[in-house]
Amino acid sequence: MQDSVQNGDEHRWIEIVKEAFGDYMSDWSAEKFVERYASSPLFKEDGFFFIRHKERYVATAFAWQEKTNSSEGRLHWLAVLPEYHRRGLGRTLALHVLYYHKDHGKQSVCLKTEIYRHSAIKLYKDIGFVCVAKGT
Ligand SMILES: CC(=O)SCCNC(=O)CCNC(=O)[C@H](O)C(C)(C)COP(=O)(O)OP(=O)(O)OC[C@H]1O[C@@H](n2cnc3c(N)ncnc32)[C@H](O)[C@@H]1OP(=O)(O)O
Repeated sequence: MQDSVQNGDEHRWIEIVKEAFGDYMSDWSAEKFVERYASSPLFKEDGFFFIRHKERYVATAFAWQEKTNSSEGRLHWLAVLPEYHRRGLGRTLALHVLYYHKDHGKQSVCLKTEIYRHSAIKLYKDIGFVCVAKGT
């Protein structure tokens, strides 16, 4: 597992999420990722995770927070390449982000997802997340 932003990580990220999320990511690019996240002071390089299999980057997630020094962390953009599903990579990354937040003093961790993401919701409930609201 690699846990720091290095040259080209934005391209590795976009390749994984575009394949994992499909059409949902059609208006995303590596540049948008940098603009929206990686260039923000809220983005923590050591909370940006990939799983690599041999030379291939196959899964990613990162720890986020909505505002500086928030007591609540966020699990953001968990994605695993389809051919690597059901091998425990998603669970491993999700837990890694939870421990990251714990180690950095967060009192709680939230995430947002869409109601139709049944696999993700099952995973999140399995590791202790509770559904608190439904929205758009
Ligand atoms: C905050 C956010 O990022 S929300 C968006 C989450 N990401 C996505 O929806 C992108 C597309 N999907 C994916 O990338 C993957 O399917 C993920 C990330 C949701 C799951 O990744 P995987 O590596 O396949 O999950 P992993 O193998 O760790 O499975 C963990 C548990 O999740 C649940 N799960 C995962 N996939 C499925 C599935 N297809 N059907 C039912 N349950 C599933 C199971 O409870 C599973 O445990 P089990 O294998 O012991 O039954």
